[in-house]
Amino acid sequence: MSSTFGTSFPKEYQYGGESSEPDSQSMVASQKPRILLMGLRRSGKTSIQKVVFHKVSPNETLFLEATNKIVKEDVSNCSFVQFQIWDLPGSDHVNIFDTANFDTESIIMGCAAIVFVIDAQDEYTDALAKLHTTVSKAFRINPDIKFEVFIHKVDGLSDDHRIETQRDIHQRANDNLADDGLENIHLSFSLTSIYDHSIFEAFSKVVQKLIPQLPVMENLLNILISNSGLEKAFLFDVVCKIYLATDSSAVDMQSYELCCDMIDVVIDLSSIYGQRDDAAFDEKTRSTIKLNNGTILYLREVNKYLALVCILREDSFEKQGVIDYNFMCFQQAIQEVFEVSPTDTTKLAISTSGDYSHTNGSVN
Ligand SMILES: Nc1nc2c(ncn2[C@@H]2O[C@H](COP(=O)(O)OP(=O)(O)OP(=O)(O)O)[C@@H](O)[C@H]2O)c(=O)[nH]1
Repeated sequence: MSSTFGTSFPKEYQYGGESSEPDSQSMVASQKPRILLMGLRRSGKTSIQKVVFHKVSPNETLFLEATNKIVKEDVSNCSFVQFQIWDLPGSDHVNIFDTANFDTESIIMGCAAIVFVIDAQDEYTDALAKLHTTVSKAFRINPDIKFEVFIHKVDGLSDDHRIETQRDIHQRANDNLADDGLENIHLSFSLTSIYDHSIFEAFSKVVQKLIPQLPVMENLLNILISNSGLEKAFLFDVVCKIYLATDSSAVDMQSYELCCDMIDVVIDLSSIYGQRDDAAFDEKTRSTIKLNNGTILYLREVNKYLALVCILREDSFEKQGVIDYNFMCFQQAIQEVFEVSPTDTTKLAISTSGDYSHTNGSVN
């Protein structure tokens, strides 16, 4: 990846730009935002990590051994987004709030988000109690942490049961916080399963909250779709199939699944027929898939790790030249976004939306 990405970022939110020096690499690794995966035993934490970040198929997780120590994984080596995931054992023997054995303060201070996994197929009273202690203790140390609750394994529940479970968990978790006077803590809830795309979607939302440039990227995608006749556009991290941004229209699961599947198809085909051995995905990657309902899926590479995947009607694709031109402007704007310091908001706004609206204005 080009080293231009990540040069001007605050250290805790670095992207791309891997260092070749082992020492500085480990230093940077320790400063990367950290996502802690927590929850009771066998709630599905390791499975989630394996499926999302290691392309392990869900069935292969059936016989995973219990995690008995903290497993730290650096996601940045294979992906555009740089962060660490810590998979914490569900057993009570490893408790990061046990200050005699852990440097709790520094673990929690370096943590950007806690993903708390609850097994929805099991009785969850104990899980809610552990969620409550985790959230209240972590919040006291670091009030900036984002708390994400994955109501997991919902593949085994009927639609009605899912809604009821989510409502019940939401209510009880928030009541517990209110009882302790902690109603200002915000918990986000997602229904997830490793057997469909919901886990990728939920993780996308977790990662998006760690990206300070998200509003700018969303705005760029809004401008792109409105000037190119697109219905929906996602900016994907192709390695882990999480989307880093989308336009502001609602995400429907079916569109998201189609776009994820397209990435798989393109990567599989280019690894078989592509000319380069080192990367299935390169700067010339583009693909169009026509569906039999008059919809087109259009994929363009933005850089080695990012792809834009759009959904549009067949008749809008007649203006492919406009779409391609607008894509070029979008690609350039995205590069500029990641070259500009996010603290310098004036410069960020001028250098992205300014250039972009000008170039789009001339071709639509
Ligand atoms: N049905 C279903 N089973 C799942 C899902 N996710 C994980 N599992 C299963 O749940 C079991 C436990 O998963 P693990 O990933 O080992 O759970 P863990 O939370 O890491 O467990 P510890 O290491 O003991 O803390 C495995 O048999 C998984 O196949 C899911 O979305 N649906």
